[in-house]
Order: sequence, then C-alpha cells, then structure tokens
Amino acid sequence: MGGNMAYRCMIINLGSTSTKVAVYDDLNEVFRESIAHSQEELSEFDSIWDQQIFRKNKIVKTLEHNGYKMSEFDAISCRGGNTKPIPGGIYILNQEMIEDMKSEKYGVHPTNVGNVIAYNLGLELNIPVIVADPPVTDELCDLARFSGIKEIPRMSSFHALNQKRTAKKIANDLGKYYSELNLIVAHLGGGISIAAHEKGLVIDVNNALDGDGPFSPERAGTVPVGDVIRMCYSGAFTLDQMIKKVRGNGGLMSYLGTNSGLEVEKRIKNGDVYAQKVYEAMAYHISKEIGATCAVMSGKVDGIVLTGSLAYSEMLTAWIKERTEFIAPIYILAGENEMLSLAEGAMRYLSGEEEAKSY
Ligand SMILES: Nc1ncnc2c1ncn2[C@@H]1O[C@H](COP(=O)(O)OP(=O)(O)O)[C@@H](O)[C@H]1O
Ligand SMILES: CCCC(=O)OP(=O)(O)O
Repeated sequence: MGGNMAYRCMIINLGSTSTKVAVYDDLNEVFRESIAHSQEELSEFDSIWDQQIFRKNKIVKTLEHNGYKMSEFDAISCRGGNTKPIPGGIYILNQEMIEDMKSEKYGVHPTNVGNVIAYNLGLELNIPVIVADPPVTDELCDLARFSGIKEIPRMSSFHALNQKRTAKKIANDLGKYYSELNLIVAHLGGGISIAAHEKGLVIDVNNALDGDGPFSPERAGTVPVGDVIRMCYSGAFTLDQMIKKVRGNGGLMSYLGTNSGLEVEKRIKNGDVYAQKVYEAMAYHISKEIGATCAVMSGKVDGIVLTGSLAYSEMLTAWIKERTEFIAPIYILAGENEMLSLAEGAMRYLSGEEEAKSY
C-alpha cells in the first residue's frame, strides 16, 4: 500500500432493497456504491438466504470492476446482524454469531446475509471481519424488558450503529461527552427506531424490526394485538403473509402501496388528501413515541435528534417539531453515516485503540 496509508478496509451493508459497498483507506472513503435491487429482481428468491450468491457477486464484481483487488484489503467491516443480545462495541465476526443469525431465532433481516458473505470472504482472504454496534446492541434497563407476557421479553432491535454515532456527534457538537447527556434519538428510515440514550446507554427503544413503535414506510409497528391474533387464526393468511403484513408490507406500504416517502410527498403535492392523512399519522405516532421516551427519562431530556433519510423531509419534521419541541431542543441530522461508522469501528480495532469484545 502506497503513501502513508495504514489500512484498507472493505465495508459491506445489506438492506432490504440495496447492497452498499465501500472502500476506506484509513478513514478516507475512496469508493462507494449503493447497488439498488428492484422488487422484481429480488422476487426471484424465495428467502433472503437464497440471495447470498447474487449479492456476493454484486459486491466482488463492483469492487473488481472499479480496480480494487481482493488481496489488497486488510479487513472487512460489516453492519452486524440478528444474534443474541450483546453490549455495543466491536466484535470479530465468528462462526457462533453466523449460526445464531442463520437460526433466525433473533430476527430476520438481509443484513444477516451480508454477515455470511463477509464472513466467507474473510476466511477466503484470511482477514478479520469486524462488526460494530450491531442492531442487537442491548443496553436496556430492567424495566424496559417487561412486555406484559412473561414468555415474551421486550428486545433491543434497532438502528444502533447510526443511533450511537448520531448521538455522539450531537454531544460533540454541543461540547459535551455522550455519557453526560440524555438524548432521544429517532432514526426515521425504512424502519423507525426511537431510543432513550441516558448518559451514554440506550436504556429503552422500540423493536424496530417487527415489534412495536410507530408505523414506518414498510413496517406496522405497534398494532391492536387482539385483532392481529384473530387475523392469524382466520384461516385466510399463511404465517409468511402475516409476517409480511408486519414487516415489508406494513405502514405506508399498507395504506398507500409504496414504501417511499418521496413518492408520498409527490402525491401530497398533487392534492392527494388521503396520502397526507397517512403521512401525518406517521408523524403523529413518531411524536407519541418521542413523548413516551421522554417519560422513560423522567422528562430530563437535553435534546431530540431526528436522523435517517426521512429526516430530510421538511413536511414530516415540521409535524414532529410541532408536537414535541416543548420537550427539548430538536436537532436534525438527516441521512445516516453507517458506512463511515463501520470504517471507524474497523480502524479503532486495527489501530489497537479499541479491543474487540467476545461474543
Ligand atoms: N428527501 C427525502 N424526503 C422524504 N423522504 C425521503 C427523502 N429521502 C429518502 N426518503 C425516504 O426515506 C425512506 C427510507 O430511506 P432509507 O434511508 O434508504 O431507509 P433505511 O436505510 O432505513 O432502509 C424511504 O421511504 C425514502 O423514500
Ligand atoms: C432493526 C434495525 C435494523 C433495521 O430495521 O434496518 P432497516 O430499517 O435499514 O431495514
């Protein structure tokens, strides 16, 4: 490797509709591509696991096509997956984590396939695969774990990587340590997570994958559970169809047949009153969750942070502000920095600044 560069890292981040890949030389992003997958393209595959070879080929070909040799990488960093709950931090991806993801015991999400791809590439290339602040990062307080059904404890399943980084960035901008502040962070993306960051720990958060919280572009969030149970036993739906109603075809998808905030805004601008009602209802439920999260921290909140791609929406953030700005100052950090956060995690590990935790 030339110049003063110390490490070259491959970053892999799989979402429901995209495969993101990037190359970092230390903390400099030298390449990034987000490969979009249409519903048509993905509908060929019965399960997310069947997408493995297809997605791996996309990653390897994209890198090689852009002149990167596999042998040049010192490490791979990958958004974590649905393993057992673990504290935030850095982990070296191992066989046990992969087995837990494959078991689907802790949830199903395309990022798990990304972990399997990264793990196998790591073995082939003989380099470590690093995972930072995975979505199962668990810092919940004891009270948050009670769901009301003894056999079903509440789980921490959220956008931990972007939530943690965004909270630390705001703390830094305010000239404070993350561990000094109480923040409510709302990640507003395809899934929505709203978390109580109390003195550097996420002590409560809705289960953004298929648990509770506001509805999102593609997820149902909290639903009237009795009605859902009756629907399950009506004989009209299979297990897969019911799961899809909650995750994939829920939220904006259910009401408007699109998971795109941009598309909804276009319809609103063209006078679609129902689309406006649904979009405002999403803002209403986001605000309600922010209020609940404020109560979790006894009203002692230093700031509310709106992040994720939907935070680019002036319409949505204005509705949320209207209902929640009485709580604390609102900061908007639209988009996400997942690729950079993964690179930072890898560099902290490779440089010896942070030790990897054991799974
Ligand atoms: N400028 C924008 N205004 C409104 N919605 C947006 C904007 N940019 C992106 N979105 C919407 O944000 C949602 C989630 O996007 P994304 O960040 O890709 O989600 P995730 O990474 O959580 O899967 C989509 O519904 C998308 O249409
Ligand atoms: C449960 C957190 C992971 C997640 O839902 O991510 P996306 O919203 O990007 O699908």
